[in-house]
Amino acid sequence: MTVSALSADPLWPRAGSWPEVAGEDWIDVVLLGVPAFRTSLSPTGAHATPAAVRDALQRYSPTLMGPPPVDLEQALRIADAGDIADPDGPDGEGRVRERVREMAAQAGLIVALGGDNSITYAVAQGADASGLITLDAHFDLRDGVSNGSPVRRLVDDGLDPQRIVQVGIADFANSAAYAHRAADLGITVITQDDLRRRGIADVVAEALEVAGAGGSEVHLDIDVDVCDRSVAPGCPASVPGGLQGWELRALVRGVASDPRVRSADIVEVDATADTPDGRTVRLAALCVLELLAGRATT
Ligand SMILES: N=CN[C@@H](CCC(=O)O)C(=O)O
Repeated sequence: MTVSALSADPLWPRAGSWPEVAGEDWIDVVLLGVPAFRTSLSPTGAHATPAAVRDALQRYSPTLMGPPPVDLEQALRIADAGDIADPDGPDGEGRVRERVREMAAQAGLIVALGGDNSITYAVAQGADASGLITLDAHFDLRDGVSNGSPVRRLVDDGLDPQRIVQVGIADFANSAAYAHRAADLGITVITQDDLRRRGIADVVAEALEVAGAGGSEVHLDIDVDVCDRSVAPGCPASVPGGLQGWELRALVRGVASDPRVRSADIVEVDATADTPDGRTVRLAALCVLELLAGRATT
């Protein structure tokens, strides 16, 4: 059955197809496509992903089960700001920063749909974030400009490493050099083993306390490659043994329920390599809905 056939039931509304941003009225959540892909270390078709996620949203309802059930599209004002054209490179990053800055004045939460993980740099800067939480298997502290370096670039530009929390760092997916770099900077690192031992609620509480200290704006970077490769085959760098889909979704909802979280990105999904059944794009779409769910419960 196609998504359009599923949409035929008037008693079963589908998520997505949100109106364009028009005028200057306040918006609770705005979607913004940032299809960067040119500096990815692994070749990727991540520029195809914003459109694919918008399509995949139609598979789901915007409804939390409660009880009572809550239609998030009734509870929140949601808009779609379209895609940033050619967001790679210094000019592209400038456009991302500028658009996110404009949206931050009008929206409670900006959801940037990547694209590869390089977008975290410009989106967090545009949102004027002074705290950062990453849900990611990798440190992203590499030298140079790529999907493996946004956290190092943010720190180089003045983001306080004491306000950075990295959740889901995986064994066999990072080097000792970058683990030492994170430790030397004073970044709070919560590995996948730590997460499993401590539980999601405890980790979310610490992440928000550290990143949100002082009541400042927090950016949430959702790199779907933190998930198990069976869950996220469309992420070039996902690892067998990673998080389950429900774990990522619970982390996203928990973090997004804090009003200090004003921006988020969903990255590293290559919609063109998402075999066998588009499950990574579906998970990314569910992360969008989890961000809405979190926002509705702030
Ligand atoms: N956020 C992802 N970072 C990975 C990217 C690797 C890849 O593209 O294969 C990293 O730095 O290792």
